[in-house]
Amino acid sequence: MTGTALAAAPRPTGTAASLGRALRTRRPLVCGVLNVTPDSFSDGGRFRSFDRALERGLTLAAEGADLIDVGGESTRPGARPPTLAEELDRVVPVVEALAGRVAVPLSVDTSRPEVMGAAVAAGAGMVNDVRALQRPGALAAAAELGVPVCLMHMQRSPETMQEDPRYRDVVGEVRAFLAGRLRDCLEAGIPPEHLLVDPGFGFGKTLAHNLALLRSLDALTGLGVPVMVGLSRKSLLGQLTGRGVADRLPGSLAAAAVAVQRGATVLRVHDVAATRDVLAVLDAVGSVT
Ligand SMILES: Nc1nc2ncc(COP(=O)(O)OP(=O)(O)O)nc2c(=O)[nH]1
Repeated sequence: MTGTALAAAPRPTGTAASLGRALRTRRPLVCGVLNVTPDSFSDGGRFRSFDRALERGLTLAAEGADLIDVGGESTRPGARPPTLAEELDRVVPVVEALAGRVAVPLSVDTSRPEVMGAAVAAGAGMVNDVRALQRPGALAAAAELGVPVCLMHMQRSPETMQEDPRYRDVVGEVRAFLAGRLRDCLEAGIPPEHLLVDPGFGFGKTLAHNLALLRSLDALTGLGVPVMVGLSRKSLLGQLTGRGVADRLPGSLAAAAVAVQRGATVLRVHDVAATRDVLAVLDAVGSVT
């Protein structure tokens, strides 16, 4: 896609329909991470307060995020899940405040149907579920809400997923799981243009599993829906570089470039401006799918 085409590609506005269309422009989209949590692996606690979270959301929008993913549950290995009340209290006020302040669509990173409903009512235009709508009521809620949904693969749960994860064929098994969830969503009435998948880097995977999935991302793009990837500052980059979370920006940008060149459509990142710079270079060279 040329620079002008990139510039002409619709930037998502705050509605689900426009986000659905933007997801199909094939221009890679940058999704900014906004963790309103006390314990996220990458920025735990920095944006826990309403004021700091709102400020962070405005910054992500100003840096050029196409989407902002607001989450109230840390899913790092061993994290304590928040209560429903805690998750609602963290997410809804921030979504409501941001929805009135930024033109960028908001996504809610949750597995709870109650949080999905409250966040969409407050202005979220997408659901991002690391448990792929497997919680009771989640699939029905997502179908009812009529917004785009990202289905992510996770083996087991955040509490146990990194305890010796094993696969016979990680790419084939992740693909089969996501294909099955896509079928379930279509049967529940969610239109195909509202569906995305995500291999879930770091969610019940060893370094070898993560690298196999990144190398074979085309196995997921073959499912016919946009692929979101969350590689930003994750521990696999620490394993490869020896860097701590604060020093993983170079590795995150390299991983983002590889993911886009292998077909990823949405990059879920902590560093929006830097990631957009990478995409600008890839687009100018013409190597963005
Ligand atoms: N679709 C999708 N959603 C995700 N949500 C959370 C995290 C974990 O990263 P982060 O939110 O930065 O950390 P924490 O879960 O500790 O808040 N990763 C993904 C991901 O890879 N894909």
